[in-house]
Amino acid sequence: MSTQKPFVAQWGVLGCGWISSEFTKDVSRPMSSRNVTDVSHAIAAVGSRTLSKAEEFIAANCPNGAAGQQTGLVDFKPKAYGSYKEVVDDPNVNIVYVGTMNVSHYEDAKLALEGGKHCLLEKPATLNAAEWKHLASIAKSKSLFLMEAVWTRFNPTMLAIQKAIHEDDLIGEIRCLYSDLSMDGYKKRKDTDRLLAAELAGGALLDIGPYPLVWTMMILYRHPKNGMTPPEKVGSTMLKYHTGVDLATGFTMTFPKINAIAYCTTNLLSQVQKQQNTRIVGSKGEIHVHGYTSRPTGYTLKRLANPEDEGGKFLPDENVDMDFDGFGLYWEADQVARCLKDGLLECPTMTHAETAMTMGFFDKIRKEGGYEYLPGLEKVKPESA
Ligand SMILES: NC(=O)C1=CN([C@@H]2O[C@H](COP(=O)(O)OP(=O)(O)OC[C@H]3O[C@@H](n4cnc5c(N)ncnc54)[C@H](OP(=O)(O)O)[C@@H]3O)[C@@H](O)[C@H]2O)C=CC1
Ligand SMILES: O=C1OC[C@@H](O)[C@H](O)[C@H]1O
Repeated sequence: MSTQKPFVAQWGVLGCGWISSEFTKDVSRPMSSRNVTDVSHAIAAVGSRTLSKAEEFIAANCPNGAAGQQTGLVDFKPKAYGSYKEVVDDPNVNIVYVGTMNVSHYEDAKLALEGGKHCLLEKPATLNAAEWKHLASIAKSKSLFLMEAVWTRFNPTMLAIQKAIHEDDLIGEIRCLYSDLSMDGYKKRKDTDRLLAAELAGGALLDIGPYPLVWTMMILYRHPKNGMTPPEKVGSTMLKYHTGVDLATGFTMTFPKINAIAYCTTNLLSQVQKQQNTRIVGSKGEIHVHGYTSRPTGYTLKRLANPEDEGGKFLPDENVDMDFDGFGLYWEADQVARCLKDGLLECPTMTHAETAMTMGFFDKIRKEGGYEYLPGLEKVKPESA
């Protein structure tokens, strides 16, 4: 066992909403809960537009700091601020977590980078590909780390399924991927809610569309035989809400190099479906993912008895349970800490180029569906404008 002290990521959190609280609670869990010894975490500062909200956030989510503070790896306590700028300026902060609304991701990440801090930016990274590319260029010019927080990429079930398909060939040649993440905002939330409001760049595509897309990217785009060749065709259909955002969007992506297709769906019209929203079909069988598409907790492997038969029968199901405690953002946070420890400016499995590509898909899908942002929301003009 290594006797080297773990590297500590010293986080500054921007925005005291729901996901920031899950992130903070997750990095406050003991590192031993997931057998991690090389890195740890500290919450150095928390910022809200209201100071009392930041103080309450710390009291509720990290009164004793995160894992690295609880074990004495660093000796500062989390500090509350009534502005985001003060978080960025705090000398104990070396990386900023942006957990604010879609519409302010670009500006908040820019604030962090221009203040000389590394940055982990919640999904959807930005409103368009051009905004993202600008952030990436700032990060590059200042030798700072920047990553879009698509946490599902780092989930162990995702990685186990990727290995089962890409390395162990458990379902043979990949054929199709069906992936849905939907929820029930419609008629349950007000039009001013962040999911439905045009002013906040709401809608299913930007909010939960990144999850069907991440399965497509991880399983098809990153399939070794596809060799990271972008999808040849991206097609879509969108149902708009009266506020101007999308209530439902379906998109498909073709990968001719491996003769595979992804069918992705997302909407705000469904009751949340907890089971088997993602299904991957191969020539020798299928994998059905357990849990939310965003938060997979295991899978069922269904092998075909005789893959040569048309309409063949499946052998008995093989279930793999990988359920876990907490929300599950800690694997992503650990990976980011490792990147910082190793001096990397991009995460090899969540690169700037891949975020630029996926933001570009969303630009195209919004254009096809007629989802236009309200004037002034986009801080960098879209490339097609
Ligand atoms: N990775 C994941 O699983 C998840 C990611 N997300 C992403 O995180 C982001 C935030 O979502 P969520 O935490 O659910 O949202 P919340 O509404 O709970 O929190 C968002 C925070 O953004 C800040 N904020 C900044 N500007 C505004 C503004 N103009 N209006 C309202 N709030 C503002 C507020 O912080 P303050 O008042 O403290 O300044 C607010 O608390 C979204 O971009 C979403 O896509 C969301 C949920 C899950
Ligand atoms: O990223 C997310 O995942 C969970 C959803 O409830 C939330 O709206 C979304 O932002």
